[in-house]
Amino acid sequence: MPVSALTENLKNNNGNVDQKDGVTSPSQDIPISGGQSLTREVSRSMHARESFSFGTSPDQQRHRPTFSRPSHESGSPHLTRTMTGAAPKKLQPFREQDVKILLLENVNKTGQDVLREQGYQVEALKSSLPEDQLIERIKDVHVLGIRSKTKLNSRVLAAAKNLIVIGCFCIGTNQVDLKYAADHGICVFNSPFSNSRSVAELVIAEIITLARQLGDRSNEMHAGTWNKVSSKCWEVRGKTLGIVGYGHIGSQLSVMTEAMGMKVIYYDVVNLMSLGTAHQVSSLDELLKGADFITLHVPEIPETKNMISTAQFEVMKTGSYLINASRGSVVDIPALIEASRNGKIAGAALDVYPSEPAGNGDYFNNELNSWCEDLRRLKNIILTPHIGGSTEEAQSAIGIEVAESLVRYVNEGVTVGAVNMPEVTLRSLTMDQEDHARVIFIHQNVPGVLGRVNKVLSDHNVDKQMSDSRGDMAYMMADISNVRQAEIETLYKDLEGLKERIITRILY
Ligand SMILES: NC(=O)C1=CN([C@@H]2O[C@H](COP(=O)(O)OP(=O)(O)OC[C@H]3O[C@@H](n4cnc5c(N)ncnc54)[C@H](O)[C@@H]3O)[C@@H](O)[C@H]2O)C=CC1
Ligand SMILES: O=C(O)CCC(=O)C(=O)O
Repeated sequence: MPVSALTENLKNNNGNVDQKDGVTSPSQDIPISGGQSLTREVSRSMHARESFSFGTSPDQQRHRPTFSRPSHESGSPHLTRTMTGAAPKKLQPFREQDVKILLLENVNKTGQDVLREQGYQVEALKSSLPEDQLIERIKDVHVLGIRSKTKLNSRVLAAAKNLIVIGCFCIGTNQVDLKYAADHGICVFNSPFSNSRSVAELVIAEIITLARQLGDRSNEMHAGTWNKVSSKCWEVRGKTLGIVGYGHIGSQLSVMTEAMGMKVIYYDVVNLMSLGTAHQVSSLDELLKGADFITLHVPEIPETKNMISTAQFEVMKTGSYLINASRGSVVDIPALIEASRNGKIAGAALDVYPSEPAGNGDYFNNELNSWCEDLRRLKNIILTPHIGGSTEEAQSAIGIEVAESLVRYVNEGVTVGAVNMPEVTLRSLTMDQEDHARVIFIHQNVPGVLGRVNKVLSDHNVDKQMSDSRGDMAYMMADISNVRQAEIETLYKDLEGLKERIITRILY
């Protein structure tokens, strides 16, 4: 049962309320005196339990609470102004040069800059890495940045002993074992809509390109052949577009294609408000029967695996077109090859594939997928190398957005925007709060933990505290005051001693 507790304790009101356990424990202020220098540490339990489910509803993302951020040029991505007007204090969990970051798959320079400005050690590679190399490279990194290709399964994540956070510099997070990450206290962020417009614009281009057979005509001209034809070439005006998945991308397309004179029908598992004159249909089959162009914009989840296969091609109108810029697993490609060969579909555009090469210059051949060469030989087939989100605008925005989420998490422990953890935040500590510390305790979601945590904290004033849970794990953040430096080490060790702990972090 999810539990959420937010406690604001003023100095004269020292009760620490633990809503989950119904425990109230006292706390008291302790005078400040000089102490030994602090170590900034993170540790994790390898014994986290595993039984977690993640919602796949896009609404979770679409209506995710947002917050305003100062521009990244300010170099200080704090969430809010402080209530006292005092400047926010920059907390850091490690000595800056100790935070090691590995970025794969050519993460945009904007993101690299945000991270380097923090003084972190950033290594950026242009491509993804094969599993064994990845395991070797991530052993000591604290932060990992990837895009859609790097597969972070439990074997890979188990090797990353220092990892506290992953940034997916893209929309999709299907490449990460989110449950394993959450159970081991590794927070995952993505960018839920910064490349949506770019994908929608690519699909617009593909609709017209397919309708006019532009790919084939262009290839013929490149091969030196003039072939002026109008047979089976169409205007898109008046044709019906069927959108499967009416989320960020699908709904953008709805508006854009209506402006080109197309009729729009869509199918989604969620009941959604139609934009313009679009019409939601009640089944995938109804959409397939009614559409001239079908475009797929669903996430990769078990329910969408091979959602377009032989049976669905049979239902589609003869001479219709299929576009897939979602995930390669959504279309059964051998069935598509057959539907193209037997004339059921008049063309297709694919941007994504079940297996994709690691980097530029790699081959797209039968070693990668057994059917690649058959696919390449089809008529009126547009094949693009997963470029839906590959525009300057999208990559630059994603770089900043995800990098700022990573900085906030590393420096302040804020999980707002995380895809696999409860969203927890506290207002920033301020420069006038000298002897304060922020305690983060990621733990198994079982009864009694908050009572024990607050007992450990009870010699200090808990100024503010928030705890929330998701599945089997929970995240507690507390700002405590009147903390002597020497006491932080003891606090840290005491929290580490609690058997339910997954990760303890103390920021100051
Ligand atoms: N080609 C590329 O470069 C890119 C590909 N993508 C892919 O596109 C997908 C969609 O992106 P967004 O529109 O931003 O996602 P979104 O989360 O905003 O929308 C997805 C929609 O699919 C619906 N849906 C889920 N399961 C369904 C099912 N079984 N049948 C029908 N509808 C279902 C959801 O209810 C939701 O409305 C992403 O998950 C990602 O995999 C995203 C960005 C770039
Ligand atoms: O551009 C990329 O690397 C991946 C785009 C994508 O598929 C996504 O954002 O989910």
